[in-house]
Amino acid sequence: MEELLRAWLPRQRWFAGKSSAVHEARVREVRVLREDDPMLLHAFVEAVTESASQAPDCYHILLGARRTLPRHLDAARIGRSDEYGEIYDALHDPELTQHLLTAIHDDVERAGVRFRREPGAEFSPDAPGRLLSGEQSNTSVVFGDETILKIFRLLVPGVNPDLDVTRALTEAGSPHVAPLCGWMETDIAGEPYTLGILQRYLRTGSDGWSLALTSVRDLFAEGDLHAEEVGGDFAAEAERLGVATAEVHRTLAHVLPTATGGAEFVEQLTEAMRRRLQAAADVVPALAAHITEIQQIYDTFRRRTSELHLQRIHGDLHLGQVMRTEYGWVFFDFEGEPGARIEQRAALASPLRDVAGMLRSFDYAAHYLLAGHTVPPQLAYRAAEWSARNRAAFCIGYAKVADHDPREEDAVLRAFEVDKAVYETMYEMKNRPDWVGIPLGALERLLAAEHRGS
Ligand SMILES: Nc1ncnc2c1ncn2[C@@H]1O[C@H](COP(=O)(O)OP(=O)(O)O)[C@@H](O)[C@H]1O
Ligand SMILES: O=P(O)(O)O[C@H]1O[C@H](CO)[C@@H](O[C@H]2O[C@H](CO)[C@@H](O)[C@H](O)[C@H]2O)[C@H](O)[C@H]1O
Repeated sequence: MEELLRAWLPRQRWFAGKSSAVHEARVREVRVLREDDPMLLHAFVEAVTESASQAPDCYHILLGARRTLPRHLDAARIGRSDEYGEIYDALHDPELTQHLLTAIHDDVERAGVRFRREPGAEFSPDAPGRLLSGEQSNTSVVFGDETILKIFRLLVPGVNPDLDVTRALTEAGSPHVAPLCGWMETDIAGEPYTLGILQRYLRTGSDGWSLALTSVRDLFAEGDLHAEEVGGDFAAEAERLGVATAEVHRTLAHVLPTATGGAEFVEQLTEAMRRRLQAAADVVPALAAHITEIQQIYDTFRRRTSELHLQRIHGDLHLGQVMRTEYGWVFFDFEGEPGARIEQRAALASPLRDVAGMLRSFDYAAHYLLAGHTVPPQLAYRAAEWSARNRAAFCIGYAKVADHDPREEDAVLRAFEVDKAVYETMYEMKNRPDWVGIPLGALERLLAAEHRGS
């Protein structure tokens, strides 16, 4: 089975090691969640890549096993194992995903995996499941347009903040979260792991990334019009998103702990950003040319910042994490940056980190359609205009709820945006190497803006 998984893992969208070859897939444990044919297995697999200095990443894989594979599961096939027969990705098999939903509904424990239902959550245990396809770091299955189960792939020990924060917002009655319905968890070598979460499915929502791209496309199609003149202008939505972001921050500050980070915190944060830059430069050689300038931005942040308000935040906020429904903007995926340790992701942080993430995302959307092409100056200008307009609208919306406009804290915001773009270069290199030019281009623009003093 290990040989089969070694070949299969790197082909998965959620596999975070695409920039290095997988030497070995070590199955740390397999548990049988269902014994009949089709079998359902829970596997915890370590991927040993060529960078031997790093601890191997651990992945959570739900495997189906059958004596023979029906045609409709061909695309999910992993291969033939001596021990289990035909093995395949169980999340493609409605018969097996149904089993997971029923287990959560019935609040049972199987082979050490605890399936839990959120108190009071009502949903149908036998709604049919369908796999979502998309640019995801995890894998989601939608059940009858009623609930959505996200299976976490890259596992780190600890309670996943997506569960904690979604629960806190659900219990606070926030309109900006899809209510929590249940979760799956286990213990491995004495450490707790969150394996998946079940939430209400927002059937009528559209995700922010697609909406933003539609608006950018619209602008590009109208070469002579300005962003505010085209029908697909996004600024009113960007402003509402700013309002909603500030409301989520306000609720989180109300129901979960807050703190103030002083000089020592600022110093540690600067150090952490420097370390991240170094780690990224090891993976993304093109960063080397910018290291000195980036460090100067971090130094300015350290010198100018005496303290920061700290609280629980989203941790990896971008347009792909928000959805526009008829009732307003809803946020999901509170798990922070995938791959980071749980303590880091659940740590109190400045809400300006989320603001920076969203500002980066407007810039990502503006430049995504142009990536990899020779760009005529007219389109480059339009992209910059769309980005600036929506970034400003977002901050205006945020300021309506918070007692300050995030742009007033320019040294903090600049440093957080640069740090996010550095993270993105590393994320793209590992996950979507063809996209790495997008955050690299953004860094060049951010550094050029710093030179111009804007
Ligand atoms: N509650 C929900 N209702 C409807 N769609 C959802 C819901 N939660 C997530 N999605 C969709 O699934 C996609 C991936 O969700 P996300 O939580 O960001 O997963 P990942 O961690 O894998 O990136 C989102 O972009 C959104 O389109
Ligand atoms: O999987 P997650 O949604 O938790 O986040 C990771 O993947 C994101 C991509 O899906 C990545 O976001 C980057 O690309 C987005 C467009 O696909 C863009 O909107 C974001 O601004 C950009 O950061 C995210 O960084 C990563 O953690």
